[in-house]
Parts: sequence; structure tokens; C-alpha cells
Amino acid sequence: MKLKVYKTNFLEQLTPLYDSMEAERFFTITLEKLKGWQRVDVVMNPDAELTDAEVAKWDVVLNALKIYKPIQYIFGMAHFYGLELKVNENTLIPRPETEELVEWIIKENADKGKINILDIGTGSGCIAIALAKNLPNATVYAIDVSDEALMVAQDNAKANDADVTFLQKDILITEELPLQFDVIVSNPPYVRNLEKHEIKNNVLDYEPHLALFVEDNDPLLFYRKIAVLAQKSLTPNGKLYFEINQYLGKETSEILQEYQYKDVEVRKDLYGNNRMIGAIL
Ligand SMILES: C[S@@+](CC[C@H](N)C(=O)[O-])C[C@H]1O[C@@H](n2cnc3c(N)ncnc32)[C@H](O)[C@@H]1O
Repeated sequence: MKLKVYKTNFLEQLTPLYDSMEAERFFTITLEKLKGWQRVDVVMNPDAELTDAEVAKWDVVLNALKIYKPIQYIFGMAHFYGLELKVNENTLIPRPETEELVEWIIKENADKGKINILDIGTGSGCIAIALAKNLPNATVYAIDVSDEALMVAQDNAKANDADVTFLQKDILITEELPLQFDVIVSNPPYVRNLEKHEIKNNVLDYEPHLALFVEDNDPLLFYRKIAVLAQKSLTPNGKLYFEINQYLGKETSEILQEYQYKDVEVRKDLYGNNRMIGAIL
């Protein structure tokens, strides 16, 4: 079949489900992953053919997209802060908002000498690995409760030549952190069940609920627990950084103030939502 004809069919089948720009983006990614081609190659080779075997592979992708499987899980790969990271159903797909949190930490810590950093709830390892790559003076540790996520994170650190020490721990039952840290960062689960209706099917049906959801009656439990643990484990003037639920900026700030943190600052993400918070001990 001609690639041009397949493309028309691919886009037609996806545009009732996704907007046309997104469908076009899926085509481009599939083209790159399955054929090693860029969009310009399609223009330059108007008569290019797909063999039956190639069509079968493209159809697998198309059918998965039709049931809203995220393209990052289809190809097992996501991009974060210039890195290519392996992802699977045990790891959240890293988000652009989280890149902004990483950017904040890098800017504030680039000029410091040797520092220890801890990432709590590391998932794919995205935050820890991006920090290790961009802050060469930092020694980076990362915790997750999920062994499956930690396996992915470890592979990602290795593939990206980043030195990160991973530890399996349930932060909710941990009584102390293993070391003193200059920076503690976390993007913990923060989506309330009552916000589930705002979550798209591709997230709800495929991304790990362990990484996303908290109970409506105590949505900030991770923040409270980490604030308490960090009181004992941050160095003087050490800083805590969190990604936060956009609707709970005020409540999250109040927790940090209650636990005697100073200079509590809420920052917005690129969409204008309250999305991250920093505070000094
Ligand atoms: C919102 S995801 C963040 C993943 C990654 N840091 C990112 O920014 O994409 C939260 C992570 O916390 C982990 N997690 C959930 N409960 C935990 C617990 N009790 N102790 C430690 N980690 C936990 C999940 O496995 C998940 O990887």
C-alpha cells in the first residue's frame, strides 16, 4: 500500500477521537519509530510503499491509539528535559509541568558546591536523572514504593549514564530518611477521586493509579509526611520542592508554614496553574 494512502486512512480513523494536530503528531512519531523517517521524507518520496508486514505493524499502533493507549506506552518511550526515557504501565508518563520544577531546582542549585538531593516517588526516574545530568556536583538518591517503577528508573539512569542511587521505600510508613539532604524534591500522588471526571481516558485507563490518586478526605498526606521527614533530614537552609495539585496551593503552603518552613513560594506552570512549591527549612 502507498504510504500516502495509509497516512490518509490513519488520520481519518483518529480524527474523530483526537484533534487533527494530535493525530498528525501521532503519525509523525509512528513514522519515526517504525520507519526511521521524518515528515519531509514522505514529501520527498511520494510513491513510497508500505509492505504488508509494515502495514501490520502500523495497524497495531493505530488500533492501540483508537483505544486511547498513550503513544508513550505504545513505544515504551517518553521525552523529559532533553532525555529519552523508557516508560511502561508501572510508571507515570513524565509531564512538561514537571520539567518546570526541574528547571527551578537546577537554576537555584547550579552554583552550589557538593550537594545531596533526594527525589521521593521517582517513577520513571525523570526528576532524579535530569537533576543528576544537569547538576554534576550533586549526589542524587531516589525513592519509590514500586519495585516495578524502580526497575524502569534504574534502566533509565543506566541508559542515560546518570549516577542515581535508588531505594525501595514506602514513604508513608518510613520513619526517617537515610541521609541529610540539601534538596528534597517530590511529585507525589495528588489527584483526588473527586477530580477523576477531569482526567482523560488515556490517563485513567492506562497510567498507574498508585502514582496518581489520593483519598478525597486526606489529599495532602504525602506533603505532610514528607514535610515532617524533611524537618529532620534537610541540612540548615536546605530546600524542599514539590509539584502540587493546582487546586490546593494554599492548603499545601499552609502545611509547610505549620511545620516551620520559611520563604514558602508557590509557582505557576506554563498553563498558568499553581503547580509547584518551594520552601526553606
Ligand atoms: C505522580 S508520580 C511521579 C513520578 C515521577 N516522579 C514523575 O514526576 O513523573 C508519584 C510516584 O510516587 C510513587 N509512590 C506512590 N506511593 C508511594 C509511597 N507510599 N512511597 C513512595 N513512593 C510512592 C508512585 O509509585 C509514583 O512513581
